[in-house]
Amino acid sequence: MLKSSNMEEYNSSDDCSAIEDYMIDNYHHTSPDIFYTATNIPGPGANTEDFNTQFMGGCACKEGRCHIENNCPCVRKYGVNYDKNSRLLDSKFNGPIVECNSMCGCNGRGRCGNRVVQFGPRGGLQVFEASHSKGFGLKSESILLKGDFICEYAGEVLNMAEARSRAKANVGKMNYIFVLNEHLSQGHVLKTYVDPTVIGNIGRYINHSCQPNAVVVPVRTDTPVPKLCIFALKEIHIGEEITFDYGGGNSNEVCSVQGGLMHRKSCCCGVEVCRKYLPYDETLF
Ligand SMILES: C[S@@+](CC[C@H](N)C(=O)[O-])C[C@H]1O[C@@H](n2cnc3c(N)ncnc32)[C@H](O)[C@@H]1O
Repeated sequence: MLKSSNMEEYNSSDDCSAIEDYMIDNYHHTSPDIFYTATNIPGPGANTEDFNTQFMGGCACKEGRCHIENNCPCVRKYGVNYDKNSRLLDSKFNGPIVECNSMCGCNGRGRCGNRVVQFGPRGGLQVFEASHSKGFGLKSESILLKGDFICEYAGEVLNMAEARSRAKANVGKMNYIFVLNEHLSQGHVLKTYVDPTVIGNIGRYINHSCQPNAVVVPVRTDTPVPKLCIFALKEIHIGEEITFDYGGGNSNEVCSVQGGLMHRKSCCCGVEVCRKYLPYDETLF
């Protein structure tokens, strides 16, 4: 249903940082009403400065894997994120993660152990018609192992007012808006609203399950704007539907906007421990 490349479509935003220059994303939408973006772009109300600000300086590592044993300053500051096969470490499933960036000396695929999500989604992802009236879903034509990066959940970044207005206007329809809640010190919560309803990437097709096989982890590369990155929580077989918990599961860091309390949507994930309703973020209603 998806495939083939059309890079012009993806590089349409001048606001995306230099790091996306070598991101490869060969997917596109079949519906002419939906526009593809490989990564988050500023939407109404977003702080555009955040998209043009460098999150941190770079390391001077010229080669090697930017691992702790190589004394990479990025890794020293934010910890080791991935194993030697670029799989997310168990200790990092709750995030947040910071990868090396375009200011670092270790530029380039395969030369740095601290870069994964910035190279784009995994190949072989397929949109298909999911069961139980869930609409479309996403599956993979190759086996995925625990910690494998699947894709970003990318779209327009909104402020709260715009997210709220869109969520309210959308009650009763499929909802794509996600709220990332990052818990900072002193009880502060940093909220990021991502809406791939009209401008989004391949991640927008992933359905919810109360017993998911994938999880969303916030990752920063060049800018302070977090990417909602989806990683395999366990082995995912060929053709098995990829799902994550819209309520964030254990980490409780993401939540989708599903209809508000009065219009809660029934969950059709079909697992024994199903919570019967899709999770939702009450702050938007
Ligand atoms: C982010 S979209 C997922 C992709 C969507 N299925 C599509 O066809 O484009 C979220 C919407 O999918 C549907 N959905 C996702 N998971 C579901 C589930 N477990 N049970 C019922 N509907 C689900 C709901 O309508 C929800 O608002």
